[in-house]
Amino acid sequence: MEMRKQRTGSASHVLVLPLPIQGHINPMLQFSKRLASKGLKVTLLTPTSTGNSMPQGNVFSINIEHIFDGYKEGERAATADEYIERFMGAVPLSLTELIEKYSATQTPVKFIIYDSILPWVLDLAKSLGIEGGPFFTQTCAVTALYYHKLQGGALKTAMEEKSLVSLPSLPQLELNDLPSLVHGPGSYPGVYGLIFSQFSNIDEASWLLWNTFNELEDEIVDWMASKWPVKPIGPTIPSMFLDKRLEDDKEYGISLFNPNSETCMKWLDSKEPGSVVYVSFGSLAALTDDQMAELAWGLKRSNAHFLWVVRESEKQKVPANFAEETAEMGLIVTWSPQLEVLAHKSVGCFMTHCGWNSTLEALSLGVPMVAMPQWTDQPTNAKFVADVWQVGVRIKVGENGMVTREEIERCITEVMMDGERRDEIRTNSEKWKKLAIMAMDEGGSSDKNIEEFVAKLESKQQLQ
Ligand SMILES: O=c1ccn([C@@H]2O[C@H](COP(=O)(O)OP(=O)(O)O[C@H]3O[C@H](CO)[C@@H](O)[C@H](O)[C@H]3O)[C@@H](O)[C@H]2O)c(=O)[nH]1
Repeated sequence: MEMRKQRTGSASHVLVLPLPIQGHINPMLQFSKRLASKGLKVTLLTPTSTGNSMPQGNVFSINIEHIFDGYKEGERAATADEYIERFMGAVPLSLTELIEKYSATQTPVKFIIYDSILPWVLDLAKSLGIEGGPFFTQTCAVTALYYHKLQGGALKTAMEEKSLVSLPSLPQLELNDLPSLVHGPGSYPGVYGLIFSQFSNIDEASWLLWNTFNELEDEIVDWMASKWPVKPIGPTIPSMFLDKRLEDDKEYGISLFNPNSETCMKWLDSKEPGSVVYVSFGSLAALTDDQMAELAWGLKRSNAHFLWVVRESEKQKVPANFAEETAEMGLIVTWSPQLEVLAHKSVGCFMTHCGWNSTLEALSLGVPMVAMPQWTDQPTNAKFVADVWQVGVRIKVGENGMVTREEIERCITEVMMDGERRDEIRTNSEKWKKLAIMAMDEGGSSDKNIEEFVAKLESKQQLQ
């Protein structure tokens, strides 16, 4: 067990600013805890709109502080685009005030780690004499594809010709393996703008921190590192699920949703090992009514036990009689303690939208996947799950954009039922689990990068 390093009064102070969505808060919070365990003072900024769902003050060895994002405590935006607009209007000023407040203390801010889709933070930091670096919550491969999209070239040609995509250090890709926003903004112009802004000042950043690990994406990490100071520091999963060096790091600890923990765990305890399909589409995805119905009946057809997360906002899409008809087989909850669920011996398979956190969590805990991607980076993650890491199967989408109940049944059966394919997937899952733990353990590739980052910050402090 690693001892937490003693923090002195003069420890370098790092600010961390994620976008307030669960899939961005979790990895940046976890990275903050790691930095604190290595002796840095870390302040994680959480927007006022998240209200009481975020703890404040000194928690998990870091400091958590509200920052005004244009919304009163607990006030919610109507749409993502509206939120982005108001956030952009308010946060630059709130952040400047916060940095100035700290500059008059014993622990002025030395470095700002910002969500990679908020690159303007770097310009602001530099104008105040502070260095900074983006934190990427998506894979290196996905970021490389966004980069190629901006460059035009081979990706543009392949998209025009509707041919296979061949790019340096990436596997050959079909058009439906690309991140959805590469095809255009669709009805998300705000999100599209944020995604492609990631490169606006990337050459100015002194560190590019990444929630991935070298072994997982070695070729593309090397290719990206030939252009920028890329540092994989993941998987950013609570230590007790990985290297177990930080005894009190057992859960993320901040949730915008209320998990039905006891219900989930009791129900899982009552099931046979490896018999349950855990189904979750993360914090944002919204399936159509028809797709939800197909998913529901597909789960029933699979004959496996299922634990299905259907967020409150999606509940009305579940067919009316479904819960009663399947009461013997399944449990539907509005949010789960996902890591605990994935670590439970009864879970044999994770049916996922392939959000990057969910994918990395399953990979790190050795849980085989059925990949049913929806948008943004998820199709590319699904491609890697099925064909590169080979830790699951990817669902085939029909001509009309729908996934049928038969296809859902087929994929679950392939991953869960006895057979060669299941055994291959299980063996690969075990392999990646070991590699993920090694990357974060003492001397592992990500651990070394974190140590190097901390040493750089501390040495700068001494030089002054
Ligand atoms: O019942 C649940 C469901 C999810 N989670 C957690 O919530 C997070 C969800 O993150 P993720 O799997 O990445 O999905 P999204 O919430 O959809 O994340 C957004 O952000 C990710 C990181 O950029 C992207 O990869 C996704 O495509 C994007 O939708 C994970 O840590 C899960 O463990 C729970 O704790 N309980």
